[in-house]
Amino acid sequence: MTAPDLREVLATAEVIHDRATLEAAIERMAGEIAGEYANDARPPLYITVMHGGLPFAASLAMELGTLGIDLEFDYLHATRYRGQTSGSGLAWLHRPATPMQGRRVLLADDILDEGHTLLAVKRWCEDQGAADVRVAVLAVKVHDRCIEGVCADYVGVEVPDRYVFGYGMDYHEQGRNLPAIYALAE
Ligand SMILES: O=P(O)(O)OC[C@H]1O[C@H](OP(=O)(O)OP(=O)(O)O)[C@H](O)[C@@H]1O
Ligand SMILES: Nc1nc2[nH]cnc2c(=O)[nH]1
Repeated sequence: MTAPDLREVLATAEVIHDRATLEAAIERMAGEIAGEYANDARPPLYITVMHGGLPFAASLAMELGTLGIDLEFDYLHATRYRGQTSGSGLAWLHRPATPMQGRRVLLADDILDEGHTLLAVKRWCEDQGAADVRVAVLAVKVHDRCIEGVCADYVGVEVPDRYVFGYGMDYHEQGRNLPAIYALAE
């Protein structure tokens, strides 16, 4: 299937959060997170959830670095949308290689929507023996379909119950490097 033309989609899409708002939210999150890890003897294992988490994780990492918090990087790729606008079964494309036994893990992802991805990823980290697993997400989608017991420890912004893209999030694998969050026209 040919992907819809991103320029045409953008012409009718709505900006939900602009770049300045997102950067301010990430700076605020870094302040919250820094307090949690400031006295640890070892840096947290900082896991980017690819692909969508990449821009957010990079920005947040730089803000944490500015506050003097060191991070050990790794990444994972688990996807359940696969370029579509509704989710299905979770597919693991890459698991982190760094041993987690006894480590504090901080997961960075772009969006918490129905929660299936973060639940599975968090459980997997716990099964690997992580001492503590925390979750930072740039955006939380506001609706009542999130599975019970899943929540993020650190949240940047809320987004409405619409398909959103930009700042890491794709629309048919396009638009991930847009510096704002957009929602498809209703
Ligand atoms: O809360 P959920 O309903 O599970 O959705 C959230 C997940 O969906 C997106 O990933 P996606 O499957 O699109 O993979 P991608 O990051 O590679 O685009 C996003 O990056 C989250 O990881
Ligand atoms: N791009 C994108 N990915 C998602 N994954 C879960 N919800 C969303 C969404 O609204 N947009």
